[in-house]
Amino acid sequence: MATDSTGSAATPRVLRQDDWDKWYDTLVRGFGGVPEAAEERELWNSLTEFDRSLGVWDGAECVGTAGAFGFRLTVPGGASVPAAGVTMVSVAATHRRRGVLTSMMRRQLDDVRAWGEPLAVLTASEPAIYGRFGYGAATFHLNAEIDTSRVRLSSLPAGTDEVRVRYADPTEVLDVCEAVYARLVPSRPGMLARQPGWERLGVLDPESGREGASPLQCVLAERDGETVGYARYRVKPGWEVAGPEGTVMLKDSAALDPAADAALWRFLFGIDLTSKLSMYGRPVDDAWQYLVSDIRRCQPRLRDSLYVRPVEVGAALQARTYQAPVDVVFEVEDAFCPWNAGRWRLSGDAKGASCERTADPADIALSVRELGAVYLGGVSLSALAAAGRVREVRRGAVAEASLGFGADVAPWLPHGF
Ligand SMILES: CC(=O)SCCNC(=O)CCNC(=O)[C@H](O)C(C)(C)COP(=O)(O)OP(=O)(O)OC[C@H]1O[C@@H](n2cnc3c(N)ncnc32)[C@H](O)[C@@H]1OP(=O)(O)O
Repeated sequence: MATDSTGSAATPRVLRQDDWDKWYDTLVRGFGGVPEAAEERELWNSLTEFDRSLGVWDGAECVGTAGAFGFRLTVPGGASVPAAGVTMVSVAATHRRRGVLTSMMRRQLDDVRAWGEPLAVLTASEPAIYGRFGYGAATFHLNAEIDTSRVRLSSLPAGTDEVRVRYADPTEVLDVCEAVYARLVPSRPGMLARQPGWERLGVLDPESGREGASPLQCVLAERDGETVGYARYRVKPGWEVAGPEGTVMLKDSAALDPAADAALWRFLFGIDLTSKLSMYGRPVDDAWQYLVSDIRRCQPRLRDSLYVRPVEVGAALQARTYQAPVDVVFEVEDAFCPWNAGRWRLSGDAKGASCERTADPADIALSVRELGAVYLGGVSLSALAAAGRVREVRRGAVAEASLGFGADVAPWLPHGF
């Protein structure tokens, strides 16, 4: 139970406009206390959804913060599903481990349910925090540091030479880049339909965030005058005894087809005076991996990215489709949101699904956290069963369901929040 300094219960309450500065200062201090640049702070202020944000107060002092953006998330099959994007979570170090986070998670998940949103999602500062609240790691992303002095791109797709790459001012071409991004959103589970204002995150470029590199640069990929891709990056020059060793630091890129994508990679691999291309937060099936001469010298590394929490199990499971027919009864354990606990029959295929309560015997037993982990198709039910985290009750049920839950495109969260 959260308590204030007098020992009485401290209840999360909805954020008011004039709370924001104190509330946000608590959050910044919770993350170490390094002040953000004015433009960054201003952006997060403008994106804060006040009536979906919570604070815990000890007298006049803010000791707990949590928000929940109103996102729409692409799920397997392409539907855009309401999802609460849990964010800005912190508890003052003076009040830690007294249940303040737990009280905020309690209130927040009750609210999300009342708002009718079947999913809650987040990225975690530490993976150990959110499992107890029913969040499972559902997507992973790829980081890499490519030695572009040694690694070559080969077998580029037909049409790569027809794509023109040209410099553009990142802010001036923001709308064109957003249009490319928006066309990609339905095609990959985990992507977020960017609401107005969120496009500014892509060009946020405070000097404090550059780590000695250049301001943000942007190139557009064009074919027949149409924009078919973009890349935004910085260059960090490096001058070593043996010669120039600059680094291209990719922020993001997107392309509508393989040739446009390859043209952008060829550009990024070939910038003069650089010998390294570093990238963070790419899809695990990013195409460049299949074009390089030496994947080992690219140093690919995986990291957990989006955590998914089914808030309404039935609504969540029937919002997506299944790439192979599935007809299984899940016995779901959910101590934190008991309205989900019990047996659910999921019947679905590539066209649609239904998920209803049932009294039929269970085929598969698992907790809501595992259901969240497999929800976007990036983690397999079979793998969790092999780890002992999913229990097969009816022989063959895990293999059948695992196939159906899979996705032919790796799910991916395009940016943090
Ligand atoms: C979506 C996001 O915004 S992610 C950002 C999360 N915020 C941060 O990392 C900022 C720095 N950390 C903090 O502000 C706090 O330590 C928080 C928010 C992580 C935890 O807040 P607290 O109020 O201390 O958590 P609370 O007391 O409710 O703990 C609940 C349980 O989680 C456990 N727990 C809390 N934090 C952690 C952690 N970092 N690692 C592992 N376990 C944790 C507690 O031990 C407790 O376990 P128990 O029920 O078995 O006793």
